[in-house]
Formats: sequence, C-alpha cells, structure tokens
Amino acid sequence: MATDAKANRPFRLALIQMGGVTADKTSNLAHARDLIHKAVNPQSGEKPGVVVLPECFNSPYGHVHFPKYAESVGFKKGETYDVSNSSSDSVKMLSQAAKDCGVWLIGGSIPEKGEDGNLYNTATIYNPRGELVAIHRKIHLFDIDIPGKITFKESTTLTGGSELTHVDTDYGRIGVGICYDVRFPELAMIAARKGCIAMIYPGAFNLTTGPLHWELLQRARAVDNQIYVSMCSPARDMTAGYHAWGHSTVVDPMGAVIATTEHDEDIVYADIDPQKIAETRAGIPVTTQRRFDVYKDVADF
Ligand SMILES: NC(=O)CC(=O)C(=O)O
Repeated sequence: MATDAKANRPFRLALIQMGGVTADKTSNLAHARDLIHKAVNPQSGEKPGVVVLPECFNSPYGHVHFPKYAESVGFKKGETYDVSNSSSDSVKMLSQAAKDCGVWLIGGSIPEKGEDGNLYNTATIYNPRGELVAIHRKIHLFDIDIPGKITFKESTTLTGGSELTHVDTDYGRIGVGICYDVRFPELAMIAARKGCIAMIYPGAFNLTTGPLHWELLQRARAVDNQIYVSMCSPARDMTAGYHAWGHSTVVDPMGAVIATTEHDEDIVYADIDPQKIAETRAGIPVTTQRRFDVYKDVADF
C-alpha cells in the first residue's frame, strides 16, 4: 500500500454536470469550454485544482453515434504529446481550457478512433500547462439488457480498453475509470493499493440503474478502499435518446456523500483531504488487514 498523506495535498474538485449536448459537436465543445471557465471562476469560494467533465460530452450517447463523432487522439504513452499537432478538435479545446484555467482537467469522455482503427470511449486528461498526460479507454463496455427497461450495447461499435489509468497530479495520484467500469471493484482496489487518493469516473447512468446503483456503487468503492470516489454525469435531457441520471457525486473515504446535485446542469464542488484517508485507515484498518494469502486464487474462478 502506497498512499502517503504527507506527499498528497488537499484540493477542491469540481464536477461539471453538463447539459445541452446536441448533435452539433462545435456547439457542445463551446459549451463545455464555457463551463470549464465558469467552474474555475465561481462567484465565491476557492478555485478548484481538478475539474471533471461527464462521459460523452461532445456527442449524443449511443453506439450509432460513436463512429460519426470519433476523433483520433494520437496519444502515445510515455511520449510528450504535442497537442498543437492533434487533429482532434476536442483535444485542442480541452488542452487550451486546462492551460487557460491552470487546472488539472479530466476531460469527460469522447468517442476515439484508435491507431488500430477500433473505436473507444476515451477520457483524455490534461495538466495545468495543457499537456495531455494520460488517456483512459473505457475497459468494460456497457452491454446490458433489462427487458422492458433498457437495452444498450456499446460493443456494437466500440472496443474495450485494456489498461488501468493512474495519473500523478500535483495533489496526489488519481485513478480514472469510465461509467460501467465502476461496477468492477478491482479497478478501485488496485488504484487504492497503488497509492491513488481518489477514483474519478465520468459516467452516465440512466433512469433504470441510476436510482438504485449510482450512489451505492460509489459508496461501496469508497468504503471498501478507503479513498475518495466521484462520478460526473451529464445533465438529464428527456428529449435525447439516452436519459442520464445526473446526480454527480463525491463520496469520502468513510463512505459519506460530501457533495451531490439533482439532474439539471450544475457544477458540484467538494474538498478532497488526504488526511481523511489516513484517519479512516487508522480507525478501521481493513486496508492492512486484508488476507491476500487466503483469497489469492480469486481470478481462477
Ligand atoms: N452507461 C454506462 O456505462 C453504465 C450504466 O449506465 C450502468 O452501469 O448502469
């Protein structure tokens, strides 16, 4: 276990629950840019250090839309990525906004055309200089069928990513997943054990799964791993093909909801304090009491 509260620093997190996503990508990007600027210049209160956009903020959400909206991001792990050469309008906007606002930016997710020709649901992550420092390709695709309620099959056009994403920010290490990834506890557990102070998931649950599972899953991931967990949703639009749950939320390491909202466009702020992780782990030391010697075979089943 590697979380060092001394090396980590408190910061304010801002979740942009963006509304008004239309079929017009240019207007979606302009709206997202305006909201990033709004989030870092709140009427009152401190400037956030980390800003998050929701899943699929530049296009409607649905497998039929992904091929039309996909952009080549061109990120190569371990190489300095020159955003000015990017052919992606979304990457260029996000990079400039992160730089102009001087914040770490988890740029929601966009449909990405990978170098292998496959399409991915991808989060791009920027430092305050506007450099693209990491991407996360949604690992677990949202393929569900609840008769009479919702059928969704991202795998019709998307491919799942195959890498975990942990980003070293000025405030500490942050793990990134996308939406359905939250249902797989292994991601958050590995992130916590690799020293992440938070797992952040741009996500878009819906009116069937949202009421029961959205908050429950975040609280479960937080309390299991004694880290902060947060999900950032689009606002709900009942005229869209997909009805997002909203309720962008931040949960602390004890499992308490410390910030949330309803389903309209909003910006949610929360203070992240690494000391709270240390206190939680000192009081309830499950993190060091785990018996991997007993359950080491879990992957064999
Ligand atoms: N949209 C998703 O990826 C996941 C979701 O809505 C759910 O798990 O429920």
